[in-house]
Amino acid sequence: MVYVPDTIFALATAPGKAGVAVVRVSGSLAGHAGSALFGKLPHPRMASLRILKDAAGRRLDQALVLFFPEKNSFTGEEVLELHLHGSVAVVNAVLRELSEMDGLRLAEPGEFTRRALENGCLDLAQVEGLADLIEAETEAQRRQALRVLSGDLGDLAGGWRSNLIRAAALLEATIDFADEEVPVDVSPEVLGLLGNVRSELATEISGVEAAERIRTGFEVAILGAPNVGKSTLLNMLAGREAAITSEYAGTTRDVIEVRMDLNGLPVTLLDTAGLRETTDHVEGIGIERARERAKAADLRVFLIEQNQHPDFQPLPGDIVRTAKADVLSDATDAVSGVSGQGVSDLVKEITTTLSDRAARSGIATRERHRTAMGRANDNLSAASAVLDLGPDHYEIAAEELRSAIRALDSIVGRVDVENLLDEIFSSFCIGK
Ligand SMILES: Nc1nc2c(ncn2[C@@H]2O[C@H](COP(=O)(O)OP(=O)(O)OP(=O)(O)O)[C@@H](O)[C@H]2O)c(=O)[nH]1
Ligand SMILES: [Mg+2]
Repeated sequence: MVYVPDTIFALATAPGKAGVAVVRVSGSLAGHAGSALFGKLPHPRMASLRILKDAAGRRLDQALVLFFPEKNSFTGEEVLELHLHGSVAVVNAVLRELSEMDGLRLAEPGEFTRRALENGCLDLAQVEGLADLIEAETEAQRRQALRVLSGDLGDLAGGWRSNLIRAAALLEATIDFADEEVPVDVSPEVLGLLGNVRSELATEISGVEAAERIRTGFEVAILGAPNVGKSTLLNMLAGREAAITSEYAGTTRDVIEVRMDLNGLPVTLLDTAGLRETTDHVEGIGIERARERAKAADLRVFLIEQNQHPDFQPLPGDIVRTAKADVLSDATDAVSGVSGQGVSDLVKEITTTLSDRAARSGIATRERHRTAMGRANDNLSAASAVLDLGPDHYEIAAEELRSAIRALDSIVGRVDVENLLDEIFSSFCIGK
């Protein structure tokens, strides 16, 4: 017997009041469900206005409905979309009606996307791109996620794959005809193919860190002595009173985080406890935290009192500003969280520094991609090394190439990914 998956349904839009709420139904009974709700199905992919009714013939809503036949939908299955009035009561009534139909059930989180993957409508990297696009809050995140969702990573890996398959075929041909006279030495061509793939892999591997930052956000820590004006500056940058400020030195104890969108880049600003020697136990813990978070941050902004020597060492690329620009006679390289002097210049410097780092990102976006590419790269460097030892070693080189291809295949989910699926889909919500 052929296994037929359940037909699933869920609210695809955010819950709550809205102009429109979309309920999606996917599976072999999607068309049936539509007929039961509003009679004859509309033409495929043509919007049609219908009255939805329950089994007893009572009106549920007036809705725009769309029907997508099998193979021509997001999931690859029959899909029905009901564009309802965005009311909690309407959505609940329609979901209740669907749940009472035989063979239909509420979808699990990410189940629509999972079916799209299983039916070959998306590859695994595209699924990750879709998850990132749904999470995207800034322009840089949107652009990056859309690239992955469009299949750019799959295309890149596909290109490497074809080159490696050609290289493996050349070696296999030499191995098969080992006893005969081999007219050409294939190793220069094979080495050329491997060299190209390896240099592209190296570029992509080095870009993952920047891409990860774009996905999860850059951290920028504000540091300096107590009372120098760190929290006041944070509040000015955030545009709200995120941190308590006062004339008492040692006001801030915990690390305070503010999420911001700086020119399309996701940034978490960290306000920290003022750095100084202290005998106060709690303040000491705060200072320790400040140092740890500052060390791990992508960028540090040091605020210093004029004519004072800071007792910290900025790292290359860190930003140093004199505090309280508004009360200084010479306000060069100074900033004030009270008057706003120098703030736009500071934001510009933070943005430029982080944009330069973001620009190093390639198409691969995750640690998972980096690990797979790293494994492939190791296999290719092993293959290149044994090729130099002559045709007796081509068998080993070919095996390394096959391993490299397997590693690259795992990026798009062609192999070895069953155990990954639950982890990847755990970030999805119901209706996606
Ligand atoms: N004139 C002037 N006063 C400032 C400025 N920034 C902060 N202050 C004042 O300096 C005092 C300390 O400000 P905070 O922002 O709390 O300083 P902080 O660096 O966060 O201090 P801690 O949390 O104790 O480390 C407050 O009285 C602020 O009003 C500034 O740019 N100009
Ligand atoms: Mg403070």
